[in-house]
Amino acid sequence: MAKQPIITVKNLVKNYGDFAAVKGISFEVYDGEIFGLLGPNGAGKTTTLEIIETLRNKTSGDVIVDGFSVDHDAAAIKQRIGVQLQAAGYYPNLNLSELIKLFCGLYGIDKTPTEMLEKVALTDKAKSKYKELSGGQKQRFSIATTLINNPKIIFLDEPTTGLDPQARRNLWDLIREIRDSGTTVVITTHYMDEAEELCDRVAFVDGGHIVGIDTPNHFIDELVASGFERKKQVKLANLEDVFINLTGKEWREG
Ligand SMILES: Nc1ncnc2c1ncn2[C@@H]1O[C@H](COP(=O)(O)OP(=O)(O)OP(=O)(O)O)[C@@H](O)[C@H]1O
Repeated sequence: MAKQPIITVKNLVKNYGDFAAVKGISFEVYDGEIFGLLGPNGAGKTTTLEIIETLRNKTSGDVIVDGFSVDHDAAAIKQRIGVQLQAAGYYPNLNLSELIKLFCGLYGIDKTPTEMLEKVALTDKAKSKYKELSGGQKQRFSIATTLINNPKIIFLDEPTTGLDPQARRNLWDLIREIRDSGTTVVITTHYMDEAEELCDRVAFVDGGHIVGIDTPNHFIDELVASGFERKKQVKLANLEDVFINLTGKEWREG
């Protein structure tokens, strides 16, 4: 079956004064995939995401999200997407349950905190404040908040930065479950193992340009077919495998 684009970006340009941060990029994100935007610091990933999310104005180009243009239909796009907030977005005196109720009220959506916290294995933390959570729990909570309005697409900007290996792998499982339940996921990450494991397709952004877009497997196969070889024999396990083997795979609550 042909892949249906849910996001189409054409010739997108973003200048900050004299500085060109995004230099005419074009790509599509398909409905139901996990799509990764990869690239070095300052490549233009966050700028691109924020334009798609209607949080930032573009200089030129076209961006269509689920059939709606960022130029004319920003409100319709906002209703259809979920964006992960950074910590500063959460009122410090409210507990998780109260925060979810607040978000439901803002969206005008009738959901229970338990229903949302269950999705991210945080029901036992319903009465805790956000600042009392571990790093992995914070990320899971912020992902739960992106799902409140039943979005067709969620955007996760470096969701696993700073997490331990268990928390990172558990978050990958959660992100896959979200994809499998029909939500398209757009993610940025600096971890190439994460992109390889998690993303259905990735785009490499460098200096405001897209320099490659494909499935991780196809990228790797092409590189190998071109004659590339790693210098050292790859070991059958790595230190992360040792870490997981010694400390287990379960959610950590510490
Ligand atoms: N508000 C702004 N005003 C001026 N320049 C900006 C602004 N926001 C971003 N930039 C510049 O635009 C370029 C792209 O930034 P952007 O945050 O999109 O990169 P990124 O790929 O997300 O990087 P990172 O991986 O570090 O998050 C950078 O050189 C940055 O300094």
